Amino acid sequence: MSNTSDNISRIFLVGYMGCGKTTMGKKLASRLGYAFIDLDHVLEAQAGKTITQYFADHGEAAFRELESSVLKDTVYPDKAVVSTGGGLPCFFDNMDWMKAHGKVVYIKLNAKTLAGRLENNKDDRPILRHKHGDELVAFIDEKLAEREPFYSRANVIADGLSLTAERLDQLLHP
Ligand SMILES: Nc1ncnc2c1ncn2[C@@H]1O[C@H](COP(=O)(O)OP(=O)(O)O)[C@@H](O)[C@H]1O
Ligand SMILES: O=C(O)C1=C[C@@H](OP(=O)(O)O)[C@@H](O)[C@H](O)C1
Ligand SMILES: [Mg+2]
Repeated sequence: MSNTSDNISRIFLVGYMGCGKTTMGKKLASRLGYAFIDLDHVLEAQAGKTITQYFADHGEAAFRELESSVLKDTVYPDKAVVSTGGGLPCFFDNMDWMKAHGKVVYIKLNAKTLAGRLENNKDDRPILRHKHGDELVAFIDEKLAEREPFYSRANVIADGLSLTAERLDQLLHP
């Protein structure tokens, strides 16, 4: 597999939980006629258990090791949209690896909007499991600040509010 991002149409979507990586990834892949890969789903299939169960059985450190292996060991079609887990860019050399193997798009949203989407949508998001209301907003706000230095290294930064596959396509192919 070539290791330059110039001649490979491989798009990695990054951003905090709830920003729309999985949802928008499917729509963008359909619009572009690309394959769609969700690395969380690949990880769960490989582990034979949900992310929540994996956290409970092995802890977050082991999850991050497996997450990085899944990123680097997955065989990607040249034309693929890849949705990542929200923490993936923030560990090891994962962001460098993605930028060397494709284009990275950061779907950016504020904590309040993310919390609104996640309040009743915490399956497979064990990190958020016991957070609700204002506490959830505050937690996301704090984590976003920690992760912003990683996310903002993306090749493209997309405003996640009213984002469409068409807009993403325009940003990727100006
Ligand atoms: N553009 C959007 N507008 C409103 N809700 C959205 C949008 N994109 C995703 N969602 C909702 O937000 C939640 C998280 O979306 P998801 O694609 O799983 O995000 P991620 O993979 O980034 O965690 C889902 O309930 C989804 O339906
Ligand atoms: O932000 C994170 O640390 C995580 C995000 C999740 O993926 P989504 O961003 O698709 O929810 C999943 O990888 C895991 O629960 C950890
Ligand atoms: Mg997802």
